[in-house]
Amino acid sequence: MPDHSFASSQSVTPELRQWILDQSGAGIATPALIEAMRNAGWADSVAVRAVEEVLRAHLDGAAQPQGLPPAVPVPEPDIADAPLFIDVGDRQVEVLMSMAHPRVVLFGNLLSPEECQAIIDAAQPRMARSLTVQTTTGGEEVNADRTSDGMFFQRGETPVVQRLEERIARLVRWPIQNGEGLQVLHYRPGAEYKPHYDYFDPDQPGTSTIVRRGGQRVATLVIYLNNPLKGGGTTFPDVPLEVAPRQGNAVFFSYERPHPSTRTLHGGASVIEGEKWIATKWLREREFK
Ligand SMILES: O=C(O)CCC(=O)C(=O)O
Ligand SMILES: [Fe+2]
Repeated sequence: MPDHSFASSQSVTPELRQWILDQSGAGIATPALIEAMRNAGWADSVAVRAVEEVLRAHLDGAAQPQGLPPAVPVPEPDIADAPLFIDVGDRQVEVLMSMAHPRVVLFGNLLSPEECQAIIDAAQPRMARSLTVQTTTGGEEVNADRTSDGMFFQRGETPVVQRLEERIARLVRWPIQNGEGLQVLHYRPGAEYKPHYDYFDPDQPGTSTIVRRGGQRVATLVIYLNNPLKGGGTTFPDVPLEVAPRQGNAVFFSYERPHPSTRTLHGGASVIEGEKWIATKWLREREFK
């Protein structure tokens, strides 16, 4: 392997890049690559970063020929140094769980019980059987996979909605303007939302119309507004993972390309007892006007 003295600093040289790709191509696992670099005098942190960078760039470059859409930047909370709380201006949001792939982060204390109730109260008079975006035409339709009632707020429509949107923008470091209007969903016992992806399927003819407004969806925040008694978790069948729907908590997930390789298939499990109220914030690539 190239000695670290090849480079004046410990940066990724072309020789090192090629060596990593050759070893990886020959089936050498990442820990063994890093161990070999360490033995050749590379600092551990540099070795880990170099291997990650080189393999990721290689995979991204290889993505197109295989038919994968290119990766785009996505929202991401500032949790690299594992903070227990994130200051969102007027509140300390708890970081309760995180997972790399799919990218999922569970937050606590995003909303107070009073704020949750205020959102339910404002939404209640406007609830109707949920429509989903119809990707064949770009219109909307009643969908048997989604047996909840729902409504959309305009961005900033009420003071609590505005405050929530400002918190979310700081929490996941994404412009408030890139967010769709907040959606509120209400599930009665037996209601569910079957597993689906939130991005728009690039192969559907209606998608080009939908993404003209703000680009693709790149992340979702599902916010729990009450406590169901049984059932109603948010499930990620590819992991598999089930997030309990606790009032004031929120589950965040992001998807850097509109593709199942993100493992962001998810759904709302059937409510068994009690009711479930959530607010969903979808984040787009660009300003959603
Ligand atoms: O009900 C849930 O927990 C998930 C909701 C969801 O997937 C969505 O609103 O897109
Ligand atoms: Fe969803």
